[in-house]
Amino acid sequence: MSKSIFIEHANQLITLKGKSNSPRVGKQMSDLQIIEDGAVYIESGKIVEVGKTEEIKKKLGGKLEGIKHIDATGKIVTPGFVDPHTHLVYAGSREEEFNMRLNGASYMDIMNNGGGIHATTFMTRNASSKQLFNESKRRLDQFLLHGVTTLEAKSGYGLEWDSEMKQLTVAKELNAVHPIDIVSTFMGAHAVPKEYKGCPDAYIDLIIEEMLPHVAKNELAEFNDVFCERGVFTPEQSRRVLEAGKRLGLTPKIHADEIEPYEGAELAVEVGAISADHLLKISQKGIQLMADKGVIGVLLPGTAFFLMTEAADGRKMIDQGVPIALSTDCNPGSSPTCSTPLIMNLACIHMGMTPAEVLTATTINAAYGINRGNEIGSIEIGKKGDLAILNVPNFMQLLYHFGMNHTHTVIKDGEIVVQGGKLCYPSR
Ligand SMILES: N=CN[C@@H](CCC(=O)O)C(=O)O
Ligand SMILES: [Zn+2]
Repeated sequence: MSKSIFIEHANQLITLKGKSNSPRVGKQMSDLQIIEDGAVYIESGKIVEVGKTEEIKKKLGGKLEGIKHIDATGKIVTPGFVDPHTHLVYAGSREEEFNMRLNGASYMDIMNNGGGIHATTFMTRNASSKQLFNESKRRLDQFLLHGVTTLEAKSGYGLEWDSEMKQLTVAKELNAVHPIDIVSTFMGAHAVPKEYKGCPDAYIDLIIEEMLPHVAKNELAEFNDVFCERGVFTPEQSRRVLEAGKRLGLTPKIHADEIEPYEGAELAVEVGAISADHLLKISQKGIQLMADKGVIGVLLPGTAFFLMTEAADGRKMIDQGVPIALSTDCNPGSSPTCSTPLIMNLACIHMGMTPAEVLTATTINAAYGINRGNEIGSIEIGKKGDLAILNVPNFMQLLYHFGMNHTHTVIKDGEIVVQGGKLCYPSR
């Protein structure tokens, strides 16, 4: 078990301490609960004390002798970042498609001509588990270097029994050896595989009758996601998949209203999804329903940026009471990045979110987006010792100096895993 750590003299300790056990909405998203000259004491992987440095030192006295001290003078300390929407486990890359899009091709045209998700499916099906593990581990290391300590990872590049299970098994293996905690989502309904072209309902039957029961029985995932989009899966087909998963104990998530308005947000509310993600084309009714039911909107500004489309209206959704989280959407087609700080910056510039809202959306609200709001996402007594120490004197500078990685130290479960901007976790 990890030893004790005392972090002291943080210029700003961004605690995000909450007043309730629910995601932050509206003005609550701007309340970071900052402690100046802050300190955190971690023991056995958990946060034990949080407060002003002198007060904590006085309280703990001799207990602090001989333990690891980290001087955070001139830096800020935040909860480890949480990414609630990634397609972490895949093989290969799609830089030629980027070039095609720069020359005018659309994302959906490329997909309908056998590229896009189908191209990655081809490469993922043909990759060995070892190759998938190694390629995905490199991305996980990048996430860790950018301050991420927990992320969600979806399947959805197998689109057949063996390859979907291969992706989920690799995610499980990575979770066992890598410092980042991985929370798995089954997304067999990411695209209609080419073998089922023209008969998507037969593929939905396969998902419902064979894949979902196996995933649930073997505890390979806790969430179930679907790409509800015109030309992919209809709201009716999406509903069938999400309801079937629910009966087996898998919590619904949904890729909703990304390219066209398609009543995805409305479906998310109807099936009781924990989140609806993308939402570039959400309807006013969808916003209202999500706000009323507290369904988390996971917004992905890197995807809009990379696809060169207008980003989701985060400002409007926050103002109307939707709890908002942010994510990289890390995937090889529409957002090939592991940089949470870049996503934060894009959310300010393209979604009208403030730096404080962005911090809430990448920590506590992101944690609620994967049902971990009681364990991570804020610096509070009893939560996991997951922290990022960033080399900026105040949180505004984190967003102001854009395109840079300010992550200096990362602490996961009370252990230092990144130091001086370099990985230092022991290999398991
Ligand atoms: N929109 C659907 N799925 C992914 C993209 C997958 C891909 O292009 O490979 C997303 O969330 O952006
Ligand atoms: Zn996605």
